Amino acid sequence: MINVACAIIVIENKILVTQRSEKMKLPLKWEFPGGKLEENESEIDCIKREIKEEINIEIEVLRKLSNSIYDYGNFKINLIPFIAKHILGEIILAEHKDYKLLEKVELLNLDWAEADLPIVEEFLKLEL
Ligand SMILES: Nc1nc2c([nH]c(=O)n2[C@H]2C[C@H](O)[C@@H](COP(=O)(O)OP(=O)(O)OP(=O)(O)O)O2)c(=O)[nH]1
Repeated sequence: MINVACAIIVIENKILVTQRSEKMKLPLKWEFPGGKLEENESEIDCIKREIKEEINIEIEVLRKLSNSIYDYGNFKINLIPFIAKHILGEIILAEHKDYKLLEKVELLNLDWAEADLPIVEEFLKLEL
C-alpha cells in the first residue's frame, strides 16, 4: 500500500483542485494535490513539500480529515487528507494539466480519482 498525503487548500474561500495529466497514473482525474510519503518523513512535512514542488505555494496545515483507503486493482493507496490554507506564492503547475478554484458545492461536479470521493464527502459536511 502506498501512503499519499493530499491537501484541500483554501485560497480566498475557494478550494484548489488539480487535474492529473495524460502521462500520470489515473490520467485526467481530478484530485487534491499531494504525493507519496518519503521514508522517515512526517505526513505534515510531506504535504508541505509536495505542494511546494507541484504547485509552487506554501501552505499552513489546519487540520486532518479521515484517511481514505482505496484499492485501484493494480495498486492500493492510503490517502491522507489535510485542510490547509495558502500562505505564500502564486500557483505554478509543475506536473498537473490544469487547476481550478471552486466553491464547495462545485466540487461534486468533477471526475474525481476514486480514492478522493469519501474525502470530498467528509469535507462537504464540515462548516467552513
Ligand atoms: N496527489 C494525489 N494523489 C492521489 C489522489 N487520489 C489518488 O488516488 N491519488 C493517487 C494517484 C497516484 O497514483 C498516487 C500519488 O502518487 P504521485 O502523484 O506522487 O505519483 P504518480 O502516481 O503520479 O507517479 P508515479 O507513481 O508514476 O511515480 O495517489 C489525490 O487526491 N492526490
